[in-house]
Amino acid sequence: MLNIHDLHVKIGDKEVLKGINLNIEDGETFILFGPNGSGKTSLLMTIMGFNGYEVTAGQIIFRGKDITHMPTYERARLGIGMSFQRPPTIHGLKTRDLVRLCARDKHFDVPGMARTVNFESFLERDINDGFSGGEIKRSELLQLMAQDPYLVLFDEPESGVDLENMALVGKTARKLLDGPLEPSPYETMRDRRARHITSGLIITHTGYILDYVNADRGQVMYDGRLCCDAKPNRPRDILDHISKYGYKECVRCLN
Ligand SMILES: Nc1ncnc2c1ncn2[C@@H]1O[C@H](COP(=O)(O)OP(=O)(O)OP(=O)(O)O)[C@@H](O)[C@H]1O
Repeated sequence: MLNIHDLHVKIGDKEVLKGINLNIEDGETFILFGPNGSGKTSLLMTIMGFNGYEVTAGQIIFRGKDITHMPTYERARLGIGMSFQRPPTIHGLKTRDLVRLCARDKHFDVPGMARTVNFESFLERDINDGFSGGEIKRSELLQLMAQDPYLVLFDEPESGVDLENMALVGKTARKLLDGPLEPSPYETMRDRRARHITSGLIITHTGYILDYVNADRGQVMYDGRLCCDAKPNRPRDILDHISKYGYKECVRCLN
């Protein structure tokens, strides 16, 4: 799904990513940990192709296509979607209209899907205008459901979300990644995931999202580099390790 080779990125004069190598397989959910300012958001913003993130070396391949220098709208069209940590307010653009834009020419039952994330009463409001932390996340999830991307980038899905909303955010994220959850006597979890090839790249500090999604692998970003590639690199184990020993311990793997 996603192959990143030796990616170096600058913001202005500052090198924020210093040789990232990362492969995410079809249907795989990858978790990114790391201290504040280590470059996690920069990686997601670079994959999405936002201005200000200058790729000075390396390559990003998505579903076999080199997207390293492709504009953001083309990446979205190819099937990359992102939920932001702090998305901007857009005055003059109603939530309903943005959700329709995300769905492009597909039929998408906007009110019906909004109901699944308790968001029907927000559809006529301008995007993120006065939304609370939890409302922003639900709005982002609704846009992602409409887009239905192959690769979903989640930047701290827990941020600003209370525990009740966390369950809703977590279950919806899982549905986006694994497909509808209706149990079927004919299909195992493994079969369903093989059929539903959506992949995820999720940044988390707290790890709450791990209670909901099926996280396959993880790594730690430290000072613009990926490290702590211990095997097996199970996200839960990495989180426990960070809680016990701190991020600095991860740097040992770089030496
Ligand atoms: N627009 C910008 N101008 C200058 N420096 C920037 C800009 N955006 C990010 N940076 C710097 O890039 C580095 C990486 O930031 P980034 O947001 O990617 O970190 P992060 O790991 O996502 O942090 P956090 O966990 O706090 O969200 C930081 O030192 C940050 O100050």
